[in-house]
Amino acid sequence: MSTRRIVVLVSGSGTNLQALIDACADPAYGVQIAAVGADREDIEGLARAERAGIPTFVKKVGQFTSREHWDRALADTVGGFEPDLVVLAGFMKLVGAEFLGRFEGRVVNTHPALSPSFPGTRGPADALEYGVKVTGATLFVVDAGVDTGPIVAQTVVPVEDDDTVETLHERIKVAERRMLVDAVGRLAREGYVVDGRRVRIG
Ligand SMILES: Nc1nc2c(c(=O)[nH]1)N[C@@H](CN(C=O)c1ccc(C(=O)N[C@@H](CCC(=O)O)C(=O)O)cc1)CN2
Ligand SMILES: NCC(=O)N[C@@H]1O[C@H](COP(=O)([O-])[O-])[C@@H](O)[C@H]1O
Repeated sequence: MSTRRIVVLVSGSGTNLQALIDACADPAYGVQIAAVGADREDIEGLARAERAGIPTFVKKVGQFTSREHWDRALADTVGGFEPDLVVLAGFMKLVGAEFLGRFEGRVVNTHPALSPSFPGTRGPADALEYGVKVTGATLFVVDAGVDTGPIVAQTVVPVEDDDTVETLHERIKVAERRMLVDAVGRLAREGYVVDGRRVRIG
């Protein structure tokens, strides 16, 4: 089977990206990271890609005259790497109609909460403030909503009484990285179909 190409988009430390970089070192994983993109400069996620010899690019919203122009430029740059799958791994920008039109059904995002709970940018904090006893991470196929796309995989972790946002998020990320590596590998190797709110792999 041919190696599937992915583009990974990040906005921060890139530990999920690093897990994918490490997994891709095994040819049996069947995935190649064609490029890593970001919405901001000088982040560890880009440094991780550079250390691994992976092409990188940055598209900052403020560089463009409108959000739509940014979205189109991002889609054009990502498309130039001819990905089979686009993985948003801590990418903190909502992609728009142009991007989704170009890659709809082929964009997945990992979120540090159990969807549909706690969408947005504060998943671990919202879970802690709500007082849930379990939380986790969700990998979903990205749609035009905010964290509303059909779910590919989820993983559950306990919330401890003495948790801070940081300790909880770190616990989530340990499980999240395993979920992401497993699910992205299966999506890439086995293929998948999105049928309404169901994602069927293989
Ligand atoms: N069309 C979509 N794009 C993205 C989604 C999605 O569900 N649909 N998920 C995000 C990742 N994410 C949560 O998992 C998320 C990231 C960022 C935001 C957000 O409100 N971003 C603001 C700016 C925030 C900032 O720059 O700090 C924005 O884009 O204007 C919500 C959810 C990835 N893309
Ligand atoms: N709503 C988007 C969001 O909160 N994404 C989260 O950002 C973290 C990035 O960590 P990383 O940069 O170490 O991979 C991850 O936990 C990811 O789920």
